[in-house]
Amino acid sequence: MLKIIVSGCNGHMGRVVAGLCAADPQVEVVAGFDVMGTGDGSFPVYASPAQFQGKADAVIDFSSPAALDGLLAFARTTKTPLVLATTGYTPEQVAQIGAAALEAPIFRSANMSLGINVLLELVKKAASVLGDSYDIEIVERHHRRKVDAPSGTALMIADAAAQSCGHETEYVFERHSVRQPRDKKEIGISAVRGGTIVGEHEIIFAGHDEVMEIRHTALSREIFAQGAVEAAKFIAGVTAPGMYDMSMLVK
Ligand SMILES: NC(=O)c1ccc[n+]([C@@H]2O[C@H](COP(=O)([O-])OP(=O)(O)OC[C@H]3O[C@@H](n4cnc5c(N)ncnc54)[C@H](O)[C@@H]3O)[C@@H](O)[C@H]2O)c1
Ligand SMILES: O=C(O)C1=N[C@H](C(=O)O)CCC1
Repeated sequence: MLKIIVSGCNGHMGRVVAGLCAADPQVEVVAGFDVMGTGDGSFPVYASPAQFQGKADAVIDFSSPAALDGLLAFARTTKTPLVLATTGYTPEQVAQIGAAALEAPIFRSANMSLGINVLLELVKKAASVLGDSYDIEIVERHHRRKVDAPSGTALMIADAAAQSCGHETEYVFERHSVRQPRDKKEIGISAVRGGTIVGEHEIIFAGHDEVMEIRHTALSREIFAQGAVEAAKFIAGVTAPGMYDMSMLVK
């Protein structure tokens, strides 16, 4: 039985992850980390990782960038593998994650769904063929509670397009203050927030007299939670420190 800690256990994603684990005979949630609330009593909840004295095979984190320091310290001292699904990290935090991965296994993805990780490969292919003459724009839509913008997934998609389009790129997040035609090197990224939208990502390749779109729609949070549990099963079996991601699970 795999012993899992759910970080952000009282949030929207944390509760879905805990529910999936409860229904999975291979997995047991031994603790939760959360700064708010105590949970439903099915496992103990700690306000910070430093308070947890037990052992676990992996931590699944859907919380906030504010939780990162405590999680990285926990991974470094206990060598417990982390699955980081939280988005909105600063570039400095991303560097800290890389440094911690020299001492413990860390799995990180801004989107744990199977579909988005297949979509990334489609975007790379499309950008390599069309990227020279077609304009690339990304539109993402999420629920009104989401605090980071653009989504981590939109940035991941932009990175995939940038690495494959064969020319220098510049990400453009707003056009309001710009009064000039679009430059070839731009990748536009637009964020929409409203209601209870779970998550939508649309990549537009706009060329002369032709538009191609690739779209992914998340219809529930279970697709992310399921991917995170699969990632935890994978990383729990890894002893070597390093960075791991969904490309290792999507073959
Ligand atoms: N990678 C993916 O596939 C994926 C999918 C969905 C959401 N997310 C990301 O997961 C994160 C959480 O999303 P959500 O919708 O569940 O948010 P949420 O606000 O519903 O839940 C976050 C939880 O984390 C807790 N928390 C906040 N700061 C904390 C800290 N310092 N230490 C411990 N717990 C803390 C909150 O109390 C809350 O219970 C966001 O960054 C979101 O973008 C990633
Ligand atoms: O609900 C969220 O918040 C989501 N965040 C991730 C992101 O920022 O890309 C993945 C989709 C859902």
